[in-house]
Amino acid sequence: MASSLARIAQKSIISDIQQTLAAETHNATFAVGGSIPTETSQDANQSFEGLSDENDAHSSCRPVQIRFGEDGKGMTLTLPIDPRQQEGQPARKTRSRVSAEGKTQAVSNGLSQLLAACSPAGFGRGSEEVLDESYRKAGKLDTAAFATTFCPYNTGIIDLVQQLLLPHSGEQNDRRGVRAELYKLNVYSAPSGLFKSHVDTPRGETQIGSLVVCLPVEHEGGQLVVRHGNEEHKKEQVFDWSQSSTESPTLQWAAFYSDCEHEVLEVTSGHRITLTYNLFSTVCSGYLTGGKSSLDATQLPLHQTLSTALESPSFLPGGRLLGVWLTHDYAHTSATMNHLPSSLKGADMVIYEAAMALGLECHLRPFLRDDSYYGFTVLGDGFRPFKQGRYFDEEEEDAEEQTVREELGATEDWQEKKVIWLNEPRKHLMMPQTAHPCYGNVPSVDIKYTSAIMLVKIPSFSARGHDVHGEHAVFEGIATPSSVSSKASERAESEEGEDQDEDERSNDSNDRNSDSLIFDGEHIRMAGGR
Ligand SMILES: O=C(O)CCC(=O)C(=O)O
Ligand SMILES: [Fe+2]
Repeated sequence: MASSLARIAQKSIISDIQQTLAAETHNATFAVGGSIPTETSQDANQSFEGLSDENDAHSSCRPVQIRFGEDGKGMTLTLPIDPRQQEGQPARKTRSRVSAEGKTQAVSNGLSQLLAACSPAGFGRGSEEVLDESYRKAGKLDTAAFATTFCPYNTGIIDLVQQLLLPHSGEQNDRRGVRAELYKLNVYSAPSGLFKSHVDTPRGETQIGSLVVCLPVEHEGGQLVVRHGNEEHKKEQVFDWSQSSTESPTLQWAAFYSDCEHEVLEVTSGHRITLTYNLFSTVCSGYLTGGKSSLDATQLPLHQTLSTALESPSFLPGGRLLGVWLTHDYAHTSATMNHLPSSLKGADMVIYEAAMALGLECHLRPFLRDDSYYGFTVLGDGFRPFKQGRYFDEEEEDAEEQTVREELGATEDWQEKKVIWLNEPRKHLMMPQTAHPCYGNVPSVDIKYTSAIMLVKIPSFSARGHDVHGEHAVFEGIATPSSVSSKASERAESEEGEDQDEDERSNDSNDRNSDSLIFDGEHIRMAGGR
C-alpha cells in the first residue's frame, strides 16, 4: 500500500518534470532578429565627419559600402542608394556630369556592376556542389571578391545574438562568446530569386548558428522562414525584410541555430542583398568587470521543478539516470575535441544549466539510431567522426550491444535500462545523417549533424543529503558535483552496506515495477524497452 502510494507520488513528480521540460523546450528561442535604421550618405555627411560613433546606443548605422571588382577596376556601392543616384535617372544638378556633346548623363551607383560581378550561387547535395535554379536562384560573391565597411559587432548585433542564443549563466567558468565570420554576399533578385528549404552545412564543430544581414535595398518578398521542432510541435519564424522607397532605409538581420531548417521565399520585386556570417562559439577571456549574466539558471522553471523533486523521498529514492533527447543537432566532426557543453543551443543549454545549477552530474552524448534494415544504436562517448561500418564488424558479435554497454559502463549505474526518458526523440532524427535534410548550403562530406542526448544522474535519496533513517529528513542541498560525489562516498563508507542495500532495493523495485511505474505516462519510456 505504502509502496504503491510512493509510486504514485513518484509518477506525478516525473510527470511534472516532463511537463516543465516540454514547456521549456516549446518556448525556447531558436531564431532572433532585428532592424537598425540606416543613415543615408546625405545624413552621414551632415554628421561630424569622423566623430560619429556607431556604438552610440546602436540606434542607427552608417551607410554600408561594398567594394568589389578586379584589381585596378574596383567599384564602390554605397547603401542605401542615394535617391539622387537612382540608376537610369538623369542625375540632378549637383551630381550631373556633362558629356562632350553637352548631354547630361545618368550616374551609375554601382548596383548593376555588383549584380554583374556576382556568379550563380550553388548549394550542396551530399558532397556535390549543385547549380539548380529551381532550388536556389541567387548570385554570390565570395569573401575574396569583396570588402565591406559593415561590421556586425559595431552595430550591437553580435551582443544581442550572444545574449539570446548563447547566454552566460553567470558561472565563473562560463566564458562562452560568439565569433562571427563573414561568409558570402548574396543577391536574390526578382523574378523568382529563392533558396528552398535546407539546413546550413556546419563549417566546424563549434559553429552554433548563421547570421543573415539584409542590406537596405528596395525589394519585395524573399521572406526568410526558419523552422525548429519535431513533427508535432514544429515552430516557424518568418523574417520579412521587404523595403519600399517610401520607408526609411533599414538594415535588417536574423540569426538562428545552424541546424534549423530554413528557406528564402521568392523575391517578387527588386534585389534582396545580404551578407551572411557563420557564428561560432568561442571561449573568451572572461570579464574584468564581472560580466553580466543573461541566464540565471536558478530562475528557470525546470530548476524549480527538479529542485522540488530532489527533496522528495518518493522521487527515485535509489538514484537513477534521467535521459533527455536534445532538441538541436550537433556537428559530429572531430575525434579530439569535444565542443559541448560550450556549444549547447537554446533549450538544450537551458536544461543543462538548470541541472548543473543543482549540482547534478550531466553527460552529453551523441546518439545515433537507425531503425531501418541495418538497425543499430550507438551511444558515443563523445562527438567524433561517424564511421558507419565500425559497428557491423561480423567478427564482433553483438557489436551494437557492446557499444552501448561500453559507453554506459556496465560496471557503473549506467546501464541503459536504468534510464528514464523524459521526452521523445524527434522522429526524423532517429537515423543518423541520412535522415537529415540532404541539402546544405555548401557541399560537404566530413561534417555532419547528429542527434544527442543528455543523461542526468540523480543520486539516491540519501546521497542527496537526506537522512533517510531519521525522523526529520533534512534537505541539505546539493552544492557542486564534487560535493555530491564526496557526500555519496562518505556516506557509503560510514554506513557501509546498509545504505547500499537500501539503494539496491529501491533500484530493484524500480526495475521490477518499471512498467506500472512509468509506462502509462505517455512520454516516459525505458530505453531498454525500445
Ligand atoms: O538569405 C537568407 O535569408 C538565408 C540564406 C541562406 O539560407 C544561406 O545562405 O544558406
Ligand atoms: Fe542557409
